[in-house]
Amino acid sequence: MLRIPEFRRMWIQLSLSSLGDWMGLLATTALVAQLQNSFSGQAYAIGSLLIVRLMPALILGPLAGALADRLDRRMTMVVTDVIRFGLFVSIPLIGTLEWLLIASFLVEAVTLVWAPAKDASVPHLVPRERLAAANTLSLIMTYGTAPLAAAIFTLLATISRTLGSSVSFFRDSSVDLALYFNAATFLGSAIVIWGLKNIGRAARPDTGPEPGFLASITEGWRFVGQDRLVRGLVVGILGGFAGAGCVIALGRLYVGILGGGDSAYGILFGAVFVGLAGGMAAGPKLLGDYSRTRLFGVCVTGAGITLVIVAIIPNLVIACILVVAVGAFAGVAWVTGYTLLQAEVSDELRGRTFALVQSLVRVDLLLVLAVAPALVGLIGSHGIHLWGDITVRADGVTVVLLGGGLLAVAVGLFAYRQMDERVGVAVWPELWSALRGRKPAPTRPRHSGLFVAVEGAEGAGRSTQVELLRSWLAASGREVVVTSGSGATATGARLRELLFDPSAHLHPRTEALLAAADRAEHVSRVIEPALARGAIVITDRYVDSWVAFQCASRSVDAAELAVLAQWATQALIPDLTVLLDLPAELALPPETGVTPQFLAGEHDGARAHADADPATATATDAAINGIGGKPGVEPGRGSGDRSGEEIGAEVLAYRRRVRDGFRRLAQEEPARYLTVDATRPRDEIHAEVRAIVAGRVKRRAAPLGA
Ligand SMILES: Nc1ncnc2c1ncn2[C@@H]1O[C@H](COP(=O)(O)OP(=O)(O)O)[C@@H](O)[C@H]1O
Ligand SMILES: Cc1cn([C@H]2C[C@H](O)[C@@H](COP(=O)(O)OP(=O)(O)O)O2)c(=O)[nH]c1=O
Repeated sequence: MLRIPEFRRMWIQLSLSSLGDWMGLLATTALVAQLQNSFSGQAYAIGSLLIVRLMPALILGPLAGALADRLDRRMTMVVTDVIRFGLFVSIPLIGTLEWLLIASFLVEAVTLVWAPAKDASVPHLVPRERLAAANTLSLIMTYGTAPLAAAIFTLLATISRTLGSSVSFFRDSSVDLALYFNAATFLGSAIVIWGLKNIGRAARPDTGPEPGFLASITEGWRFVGQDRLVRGLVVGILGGFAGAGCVIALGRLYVGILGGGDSAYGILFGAVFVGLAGGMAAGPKLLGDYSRTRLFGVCVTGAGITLVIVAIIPNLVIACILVVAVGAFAGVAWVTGYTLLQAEVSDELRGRTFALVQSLVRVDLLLVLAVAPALVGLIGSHGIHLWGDITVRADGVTVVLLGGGLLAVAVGLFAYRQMDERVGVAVWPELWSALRGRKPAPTRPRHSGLFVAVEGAEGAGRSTQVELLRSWLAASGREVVVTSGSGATATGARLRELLFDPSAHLHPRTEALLAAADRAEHVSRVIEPALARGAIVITDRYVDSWVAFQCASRSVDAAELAVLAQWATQALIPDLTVLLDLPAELALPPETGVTPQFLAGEHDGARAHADADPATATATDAAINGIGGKPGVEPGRGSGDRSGEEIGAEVLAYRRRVRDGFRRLAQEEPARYLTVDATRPRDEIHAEVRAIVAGRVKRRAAPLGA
């Protein structure tokens, strides 16, 4: 990561700035205390300092983001760094409490403009797929420099105390030295950023004149409100911070209830940070390429669940262990969320989005820090007697922690649902295989189209339903693309010819690869471009048919085929798959229009469209041979002098396997499938399909600006 020179420079600069920031925080706090004599005066002044530092975010946050999106980012960072340098130098020079507060306010306000400019520029310096690693490094340096700053500050204090008695310059100057050091880091930062020529102004697409300043702020807000992914992220981040805020606000009280003292509190806090750092550093690596959008929701939920357990279990040791997990979940969620925001928010909106998130986070934290202890006080401490000696703790701390945990769970689930782009891919198996180092399916770019597949046996009524659905959707004015799961492209058609050529005697693996090639063409040339345009794509058969048919006839492993299919289609999964489920006895090759004789009488008229001539054994044979050229249909081929009945039985068994194959696929992902009884009247089936498709069309957020 650090081999990218531009990023390395930025990273060094960020580390220095963080170090400076922490020292500045320590120094200003110490200075405030020095400037006041009475204890309550000190407490009051420190309180004012914190408020002063939080205020700009509340008032100026959105403004700052819009500003950062309009100005040249490099110049913004350079100028704000120089201003902060000046402000920090002025604090010890002027040396009054009033100026300290004013300067702190100004520093914070300037930082507000600087931070979104910085966050928005990182994606310019680092390739997209390495953003997560970049963020992990940055965040580790941001928080990892805190103990270093504390150590340096202590060292400075010691030096000035020992030297202060002899050399007057050093008297009372640990704070000043820290402030000068801080000022110097900003100057250094300005110089480093000056050298980063690659980051410029936010890219704005050529869509006429720029909106006014206010309009650009509302544009940012609207974006966060409308975009499913960003909305999920923001809600998740706020929930996560609310949970963390609960822990910070109540940690000491919680430890007290469990009979621990200050050192236990220290350990508890340390545990959170160990988890946090571990999660940030190891989480993204450990989970390889697991879907980031999912990871975020899963981790916020996980943190919530663990927090709930911490609230309920009255044991300090277990709590300390669990709190490591809370921290780790939070750490992974934080890196992931941050990276997603950088990667998924378009360049022109990024500054505003980050600024908005930062302001919201601060408001959120402030509220929680104020409300949580108050709530605890209100609730007080009770024990609820259940029966006998069993008492349940119902003190304020437990209740509020429990509430915080539950909130995080709810918010995590919400975020997960909002952001999930992999509807239909089961959560746990994917997570599990990611943990074992398997490469998961790639996350696909988002599109505003809708992808519907219709599957089912021969003659199940797929074409009929596809056509009904097409004409209904077309009436709504949306672009509808109807396509077919095999042989839909020029190359695909040639492949299909080969696949359906009985004289080719394809090996099952060859067959699978040719089928995969056909699907790859289909997805990349037909389906993907249509979805990218926002069209509704309906395909008559998709991967399921391939898997169901090939697995029914040859000894290919369904799981292996699924991996191949996922690779070939780049994991493009339909938003909805309609499975027209027809009993094997009724599945017919419509082109031959044959009712196999051995079935006659058994299923008479259960389905009206068995409109064929009364069949004979030879016709059955012909029918089978009709499909015999199709991939996978072994039974009947080369059957020599076997009787029609034998062949029929084989065909039936084969079709049962096909049907079972379809049904198994549907059972694995019930959320994505609509399985309908294909013997029902076609209009009834259509109505059911239509209702679901209508819901999906509505749920899919309209593209921004549409
Ligand atoms: N729900 C239904 N009930 C009875 N007959 C149907 C139904 N749906 C379609 N059919 C008829 O069954 C035959 C095969 O339907 P088709 O849509 O071509 O199937 P597929 O595309 O699955 O091969 C056609 O003659 C069609 O009119
Ligand atoms: C798509 C596909 C079809 N088939 C079989 C299923 C059908 O019996 C036959 C023809 O399928 P298809 O051409 O899709 O049309 P229909 O079901 O409308 O006749 O080929 C396979 O064996 N493997 C496949 O991958």
